[in-house]
Amino acid sequence: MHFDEWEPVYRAILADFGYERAADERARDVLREYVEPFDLDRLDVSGDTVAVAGAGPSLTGELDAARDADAVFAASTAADDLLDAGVDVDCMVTDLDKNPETARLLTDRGVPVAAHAHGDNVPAIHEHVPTFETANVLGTTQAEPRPPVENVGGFTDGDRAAFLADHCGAARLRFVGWDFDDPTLAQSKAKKLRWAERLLRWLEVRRDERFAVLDGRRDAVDLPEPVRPEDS
Ligand SMILES: Nc1ncnc2c1ncn2[C@@H]1O[C@H](COP(=O)(O)OP(=O)(O)OP(=O)(O)O)[C@@H](O)[C@H]1O
Ligand SMILES: Nc1nc2c(c(=O)[nH]1)N=C(CO)CN2
Repeated sequence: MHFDEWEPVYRAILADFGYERAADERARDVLREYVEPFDLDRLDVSGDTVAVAGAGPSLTGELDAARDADAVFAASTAADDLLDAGVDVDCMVTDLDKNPETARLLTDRGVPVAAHAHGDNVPAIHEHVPTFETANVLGTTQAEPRPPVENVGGFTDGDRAAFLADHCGAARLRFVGWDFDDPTLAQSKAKKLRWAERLLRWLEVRRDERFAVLDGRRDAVDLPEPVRPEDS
């Protein structure tokens, strides 16, 4: 996805959460100091079924679906559960707030990690990104991209993993470890997950695909307002 398509939805997210765009841009510019250009062809998943792993409690029961996929893009702590179960991770997507040691381990092993900068994680960028093997770090932003920091769409770690897989040519996306109605989530986290759900709905429409994780939910999920058809 190009930033022109993402930007109206990004504006809606900023407005809903009260985030400052300038803060996201400052974070992006901090990350730029630590990362190198990353060749996205390294994540080429053309023709592949990609498992997009979220960090919900269902993940432990869905490991086989991840194992059977051609590639696995894992959000945040989902990477830990997968690695513990012996499932290879092809890319980890993180905003560095939970398990930077896993990101470091993966980059040391040559596995790409998409490290995200936003207005609320600047200290984590300074602390952790310089400790990673930078050749294996893809710097990302939700604001306007500035090389080498990229933006292929998405907001939470999990939906960014899906947008990245889409950008890299995935033929099919399979979602494991996604629990939209997880009652254990704090209100702020639940609100982020509602956005993740809207963004996945947008992605499936764009891709002309049906994500099973949205079955039974579509009637209650609005597309983000800026990309909602006028007659809906
Ligand atoms: N029930 C769930 N609990 C947590 N994450 C879930 C769940 N279902 C799906 N996910 C996806 O897995 C990802 C796990 O990442 P993580 O818990 O670190 O969240 P995050 O995006 O960094 O948000 P936060 O800033 O709230 O930590 C989420 O971003 C979300 O997209
Ligand atoms: N400014 C800002 N941006 C975000 C935040 C956040 O807490 N603040 N959390 C996210 C979830 O991964 C993604 N983006």
